[in-house]
Amino acid sequence: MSGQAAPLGQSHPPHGHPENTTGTTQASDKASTSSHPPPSKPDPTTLSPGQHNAAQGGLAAAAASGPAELANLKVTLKKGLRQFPDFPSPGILFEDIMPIFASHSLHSGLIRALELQVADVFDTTPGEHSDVDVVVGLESRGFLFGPTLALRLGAGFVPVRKPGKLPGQCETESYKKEYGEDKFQMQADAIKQGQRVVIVDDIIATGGSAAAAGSLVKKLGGDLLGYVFIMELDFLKGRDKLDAPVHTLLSGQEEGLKQ
Ligand SMILES: O=P(O)(O)OC[C@H]1O[C@H](OP(=O)(O)OP(=O)(O)O)[C@H](O)[C@@H]1O
Ligand SMILES: Nc1ncnc2[nH]cnc12
Repeated sequence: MSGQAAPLGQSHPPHGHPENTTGTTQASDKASTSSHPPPSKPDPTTLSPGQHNAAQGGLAAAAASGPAELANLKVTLKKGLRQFPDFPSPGILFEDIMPIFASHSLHSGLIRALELQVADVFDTTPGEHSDVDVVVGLESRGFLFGPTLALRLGAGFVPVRKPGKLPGQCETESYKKEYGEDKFQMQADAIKQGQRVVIVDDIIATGGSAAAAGSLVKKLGGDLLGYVFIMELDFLKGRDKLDAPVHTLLSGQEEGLKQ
């Protein structure tokens, strides 16, 4: 995707900020981005000691916490997101996940939350080899955390890429997304018959990208266990396009931008 990030002063405040309901740019935003909260607001990039230890992974932490730990992490991660109105085109309220990756503690909290979510919904034990054989990540934001999650699960990682990037024989699917059309490809031998696959991406909007990836996985003979997203834009009902279970850490945007 093209385009550049707006300067800090033009960014929309993070989720959880009191000004986040207006959809307008506020002068105070500069002091209230997730990396520079005002003194009165807790820094969402700083996890509590318990969260931080658990975010490093490991069975002891998981046994001590589980659902409560996941719930806490979700609250913290949501505050790390920023919104940009009319990006990349008018009418789109863009959810920016990059502050999560810019912060060591939020990044590690994200991986921990995904690990707990997968363990919960696919009935495995965090920190142990999971029932997932392959994590499939969608270009490009699914590449930011898919490989790390695959390592945590004891699974392989396979990319779904935009056309012309992968060598050898490929399968191709066209799709429509919230702001345009595109094609996805996977290498034809990337998944072995019957391998258990979880598809991951940052956001499900219309569901077009995820549906295309699901079709590719099935064409290759994979057993699609389900999808895991960081965030779901509920009002677009993208999950209705998917024919495998859908799990999301966060949801938002009950409505899009009002034009
Ligand atoms: O549910 P949908 O309407 O299909 O939209 C969701 C997709 O859109 C974004 O990717 P984008 O194609 O913008 O590519 P990028 O990750 O390379 O920025 C996002 O990362 C998802 O992959
Ligand atoms: N509103 C949105 N914000 C961020 N990524 C997206 N991909 C599709 N729609 C999006």
